[in-house]
Amino acid sequence: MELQLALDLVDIPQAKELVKEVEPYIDIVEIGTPVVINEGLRAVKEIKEAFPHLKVLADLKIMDAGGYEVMKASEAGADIITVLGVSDDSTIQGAVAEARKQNKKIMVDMINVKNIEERAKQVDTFGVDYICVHSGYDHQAAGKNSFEELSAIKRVVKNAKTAIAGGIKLETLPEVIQANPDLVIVGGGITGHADKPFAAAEMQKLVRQGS
Ligand SMILES: O=C(CO)[C@H](O)[C@H](O)COP(=O)(O)O
Repeated sequence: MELQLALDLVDIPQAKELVKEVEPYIDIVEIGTPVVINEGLRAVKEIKEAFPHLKVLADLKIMDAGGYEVMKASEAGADIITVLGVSDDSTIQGAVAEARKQNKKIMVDMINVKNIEERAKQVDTFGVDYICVHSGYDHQAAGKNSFEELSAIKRVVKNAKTAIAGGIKLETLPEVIQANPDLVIVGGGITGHADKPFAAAEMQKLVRQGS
C-alpha cells in the first residue's frame, strides 16, 4: 500500500516547501487540479525536477482528448495522469494508448460515476493502472465519503490497482486501510495538520502496516 500527498491549495513555491517537510513519508506527490489551473503544467515540471525520486501525479481530471492531454503531461514529467471515469470510453482508451507509448500510468478518477461497480468493471478492461474512488470537495461538504465505494470496486476490479481519495484524516485512515486499497490519497489530512511531518509519518506507518 502506498501514500500519495495531494497538493491543491498552494502555488509552486509553497508546494516545494510542503513536499520538503514530508518527503520521507510519501510515495507519490499529486499536483492537484487547482494548482494545474493556476500554474499550468509548469508546476508538474518544477516538482519533478526538485524531487526526481518521487513519483509525480498530474491531477488533470481529463474529460476529452485523452491522448493529447496525456502527451502534454508526460512531456512535463508526470508519472501518473488522471482521467475521469465519466468520460467517453474512447477518451480513456486514448489516454491509456498514449501512456503506454510514454511509459506513464493512468489513474481513472471515479468521481460522480453513478453505477460505480459496473463502470469500474468496464474501465478495468481498458488497461488502466489505477481506479480511484473519490469524494470531491463538494461531496465532502455534504458529509459524504467513499469508503463503501472502495469495497464495491474491490469486488470487481481484477487488473488495476485501487485507490481512494477525499477527506481522509489520520483518525479515519484505519477504516480506509481495512478495505485494503493499493493507494491512499491524502490532501488536507496532511497539509491542514498542525504538525505535517507527524501526520505524514503516522499515516505512512499505518499504510505500511496495511500492506
Ligand atoms: O482531487 C482532489 C479534489 O478534487 C483532492 O486532491 C483529493 O480530494 C484529496 O484531497 P483531500 O484529502 O483534501 O480531500
